[in-house]
Amino acid sequence: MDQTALVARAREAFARRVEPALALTEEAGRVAAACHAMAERFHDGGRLVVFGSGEAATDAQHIAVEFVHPVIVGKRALPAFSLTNDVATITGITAVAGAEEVFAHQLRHLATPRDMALGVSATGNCADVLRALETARELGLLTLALVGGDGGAIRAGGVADHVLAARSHDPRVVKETHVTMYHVLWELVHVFFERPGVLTPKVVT
Ligand SMILES: O=C(CO)[C@@H](O)[C@H](O)[C@H](O)[C@H](O)COP(=O)(O)O
Repeated sequence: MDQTALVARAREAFARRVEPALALTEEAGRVAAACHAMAERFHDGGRLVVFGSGEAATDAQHIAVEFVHPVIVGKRALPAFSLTNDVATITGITAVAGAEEVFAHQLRHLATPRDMALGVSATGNCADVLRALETARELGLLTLALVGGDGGAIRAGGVADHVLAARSHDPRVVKETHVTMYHVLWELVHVFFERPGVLTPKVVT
């Protein structure tokens, strides 16, 4: 492939990402509603529990660090952790209870009803994420999902209070769009805390 064709290919690859990025503005209302619900849970001492498999496991860790150790200096740290960090726990659960239980089991033993459960699945069909959201709902957590395409079984099953979808079926484009979504989620949650008199996190002792 000559240089010209390569450049054309690169242009086409970038252009394929424009529409999903623009479509994000249509998710603004859902994102704002999710942020208000999250801010209320943080206000009441809730923590953000994040999970996903494969590449989405890295998104779960990225989201957790954004909240608990903000990249923007001076922004308040908010309690968040990922269920994808502890290999001993993950392999132990998987070996005995099966992969589908890997996040649900941790939620049952690490989360409280005040918390929020955020599952990341590019296809919307990741079985361990779906199972975890079902469990989180049973436990009374606020449930949120970052998905792609038509939202798969996660959207169809109605297991999440807030479903934020990237408008693409290409998992790479979905994941790129998710990064933008969760950075905006973080930004708007902080808006609720920075406006005087709106919400100030209660420190639960
Ligand atoms: O992460 C990768 C490849 O790096 C995927 O193969 C990933 O493991 C699988 O898609 C998992 O089933 C995750 O599901 P989803 O997030 O794609 O819905």
